[in-house]
Amino acid sequence: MEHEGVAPSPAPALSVRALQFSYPGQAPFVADLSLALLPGTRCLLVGANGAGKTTLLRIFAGKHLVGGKDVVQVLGRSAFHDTALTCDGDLAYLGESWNRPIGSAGDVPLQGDFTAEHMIFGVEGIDSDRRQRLIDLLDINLQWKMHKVSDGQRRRVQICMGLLRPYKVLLLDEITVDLDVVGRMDLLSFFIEECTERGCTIVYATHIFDGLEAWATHLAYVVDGKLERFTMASDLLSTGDSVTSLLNIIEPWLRDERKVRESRPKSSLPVQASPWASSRHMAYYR
Ligand SMILES: Nc1ncnc2c1ncn2[C@@H]1O[C@H](COP(=O)(O)OP(=O)(O)OP(=O)(O)O)[C@@H](O)[C@H]1O
Repeated sequence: MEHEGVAPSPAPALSVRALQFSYPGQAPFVADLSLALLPGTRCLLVGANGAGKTTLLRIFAGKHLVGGKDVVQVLGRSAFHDTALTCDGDLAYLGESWNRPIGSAGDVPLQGDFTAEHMIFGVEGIDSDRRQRLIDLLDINLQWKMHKVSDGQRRRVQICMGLLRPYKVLLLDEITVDLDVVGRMDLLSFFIEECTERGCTIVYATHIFDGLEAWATHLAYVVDGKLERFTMASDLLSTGDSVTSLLNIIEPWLRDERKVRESRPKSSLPVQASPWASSRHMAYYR
């Protein structure tokens, strides 16, 4: 029942309910993970190597079938089943691969003998002001030949193409690693603008915490597929009058985690599940 004068809370842009996930033939990796991000959130996803950041981002991007339609929802729609989410550009995922997704035709490699112009202008139905803004922001020379550019230059083109459509939910898997400092900081500022002006929601997995103190609204820390902490960044970063750095906060977590891992008897390390493991945890890929 709605009460007069009380504004209803906005629906989450990303909602995850009791998520379970296993890679085929392996023991359950993610068990009972729940999370809700409201529009405008910029959530940093942090954790040690192998903690599950990429796995979670790929699940949020609808690349794995996990349980029912309500387990992972983006903008109230099933991330896996509602393929229009990605095709229309509402949901964007930018990860490691040097490919340009072109809907049902699959992926086009970003390393062929094409110019940056060919790649960027090959994406149809794009607002020309937004396209030019991104080309300027990412300092892209349209004459770059994709098979002759540096990793950072190729990455700029990849990011540009991934951001051409005005997404509502953006999933970023450590995409700034090859960018120079100016390129990275300008891109991070652009993301803040996208969230404040268009109400976008961003989840960003990274190991580079420099300059992110004022960027993140939330922090999600994963350990072995488990959401160990989920908190507002401001609660972590300001202790009284002083503001501490993200590195100062996260490094001790990771060191403690490593100590716990090292102190475990070897027999308690995760084991391979039998190939007949419960079908409840089985994954389907796209
Ligand atoms: N395709 C796969 N098949 C089986 N296991 C996988 C697969 N991909 C990842 N894993 C395992 O899942 C776990 C989580 O991997 P994931 O790539 O999600 O971690 P991550 O937190 O992104 O790590 P990093 O910080 O190193 O990128 C790891 O133990 C990894 O070995």
